[in-house]
Amino acid sequence: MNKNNQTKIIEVSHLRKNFAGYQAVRDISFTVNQGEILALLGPNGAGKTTTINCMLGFLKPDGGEVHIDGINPAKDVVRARQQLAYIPEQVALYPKLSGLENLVYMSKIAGVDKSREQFQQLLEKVNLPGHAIHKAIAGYSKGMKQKVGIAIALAKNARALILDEPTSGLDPSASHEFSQLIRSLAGEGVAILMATHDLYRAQEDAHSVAIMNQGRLVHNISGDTIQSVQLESLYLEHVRVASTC
Ligand SMILES: Nc1ncnc2c1ncn2[C@@H]1O[C@H](COP(=O)(O)OP(=O)(O)OP(=O)(O)O)[C@@H](O)[C@H]1O
Repeated sequence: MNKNNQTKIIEVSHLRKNFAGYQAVRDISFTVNQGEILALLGPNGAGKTTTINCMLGFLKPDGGEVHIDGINPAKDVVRARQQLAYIPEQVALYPKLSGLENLVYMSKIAGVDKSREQFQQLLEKVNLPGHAIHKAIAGYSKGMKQKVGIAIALAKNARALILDEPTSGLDPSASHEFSQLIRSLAGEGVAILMATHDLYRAQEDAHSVAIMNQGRLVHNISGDTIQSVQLESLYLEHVRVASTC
């Protein structure tokens, strides 16, 4: 999967971020190619969200660089954000608007011009139940809100999709459905980074897995190796070893 000739969409190079002298991210580098899924693992406080916030341009790195499809969000946040879609753990949508109205509104803000029918087709594509399309988001489950989030990414034609804890709180069938959706997005060429504690989903879905601990990237695996390793043992080994250093 991880071929050298694939286009790099997400590039994180020697990234560093400090908070009041505390090194939350310490010189990490990784890439996510077109059509690949990278699972970013690590215990609470490892630095995953800080890394994502640098990718989204919410935080300015203290060292190193991030590029999203060649654009550095620290230098041109507007253009960088045009290339990516972000789905946080709790998808932020307008609770009183329907799924369709949210999709139309969010897409218009992002400058996407489509007909109402095309937006509706996107919600069908992500398998949002037909009865929910015109219902207020307030009555949606987490999985349904995520589907709207993924439809927003699709409408935007995002080159990169960043997900923070996408499967936490999802039941097994919603998690499975989510997995199918992101695999199909990757199949369409989107580069996907998901920060997760879900080792099962990481092992099932990711083309590469990066383990962070205490701001450092302590292990990286890709390709067929992911399926053959005991990911939980590997994770615990690296997190324990790094914690005692
Ligand atoms: N705005 C901030 N100000 C000060 N410290 C921060 C700030 N944001 C994060 N940190 C610290 O940086 C470290 C990394 O936090 P981060 O949220 O990136 O971890 P994480 O891997 O995403 O954890 P989790 O899995 O719990 O979401 C933590 O020690 C955290 O307390």
